Amino acid sequence: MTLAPTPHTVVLGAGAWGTALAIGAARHGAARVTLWARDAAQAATLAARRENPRYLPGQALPDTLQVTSGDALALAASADLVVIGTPMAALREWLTALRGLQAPVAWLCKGFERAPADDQPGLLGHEIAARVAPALRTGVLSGPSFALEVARGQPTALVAASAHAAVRDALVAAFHGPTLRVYANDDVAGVEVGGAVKNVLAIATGLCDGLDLGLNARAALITRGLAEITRLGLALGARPDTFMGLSGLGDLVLTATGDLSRNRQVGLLLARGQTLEQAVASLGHVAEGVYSARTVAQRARQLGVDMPITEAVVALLEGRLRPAQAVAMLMGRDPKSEGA
Ligand SMILES: NC(=O)c1ccc[n+]([C@@H]2O[C@H](COP(=O)([O-])OP(=O)(O)OC[C@H]3O[C@@H](n4cnc5c(N)ncnc54)[C@H](O)[C@@H]3O)[C@@H](O)[C@H]2O)c1
Ligand SMILES: O=P(O)(O)OC[C@H](O)CO
Repeated sequence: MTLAPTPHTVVLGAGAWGTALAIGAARHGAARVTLWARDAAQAATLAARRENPRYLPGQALPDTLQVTSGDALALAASADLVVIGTPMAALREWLTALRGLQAPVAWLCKGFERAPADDQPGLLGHEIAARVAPALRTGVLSGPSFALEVARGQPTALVAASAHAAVRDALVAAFHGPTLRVYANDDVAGVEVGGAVKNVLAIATGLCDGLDLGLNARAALITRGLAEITRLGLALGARPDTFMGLSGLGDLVLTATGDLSRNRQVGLLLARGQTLEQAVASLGHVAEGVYSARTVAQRARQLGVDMPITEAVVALLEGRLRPAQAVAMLMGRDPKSEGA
């Protein structure tokens, strides 16, 4: 089925991913696309140079892509689809601000919110939306996708997840095209858990590769990591088949093995002896796994879900374990059956 192009798509947030998807939509999806940057000077630079030199240097913005830093809420009110392209930390504030909109609203962030306290869980995007904007028709665009490759027009497949058919359709109509395939899925919890937890596991595989533990070790981490994602997802109401799809296995393989991943880079830098602060500062982009890891472990504990790799990453990030100790901890666990 071919859907008519979305008339006007607004992307809020001009980082790497918001910019890449705005480029993608302007190339072959929505009829009109506006990219909103919160910083007026950044918006002026993008509009004048027709590129985003800080976040996607060298990638040309299509002539039809409009850039602004004007009134975001007025802009969103004029849109047929609003896409929030900020880090997870800003999602709550944007969903709250947009809660009266009629148009579908989707986010690109992959993560859990930071837990406000030990006894208060950090939330996934759809859980935040249910609390702060229950009437809004929302969804999430996820799947294995490095911004640079999407901006270059390299073939990519994404997942548009929502409980609302209208939101799934709007996302497909805005972004699907010759180089971007967008599959629909109504398992929002499954898609969000995959996108959030793979970031934590990519830190683990970055560490593994940085420490030269070998390809066997990396394959073991990816596979047992997928088991962790699946256990947590099922406990949060997801469907098992989602974890074998693009937002599960697909994104885990990409992020855990691809050096364009910022989360994987954090692991590689920690293995080289950098502190977490140094590693995060040297990236210049958000690495959501750093902020989500503790929440993932906390949610898992509350649900009685065993996530030993995630627990090891949290202990490393908090400085409670050295890399060699984390390896010893994971390898020293009691034998168990693979399906348990
Ligand atoms: N970069 C990728 O390849 C990629 C791919 C898929 C998903 N994602 C996800 O998309 C999200 C954004 O990632 P990114 O790579 O674009 O990050 P980034 O670090 O490149 O850019 C983040 C952008 O968000 C803006 N921002 C921060 N707080 C804001 C706020 N309160 N209001 C408006 N704008 C705000 C920043 O100014 C910056 O422009 C993350 O959750 C990430 O996991 C990224
Ligand atoms: O660079 P990362 O680690 O945030 O990963 C980017 C995307 O989520 C990959 O799908």
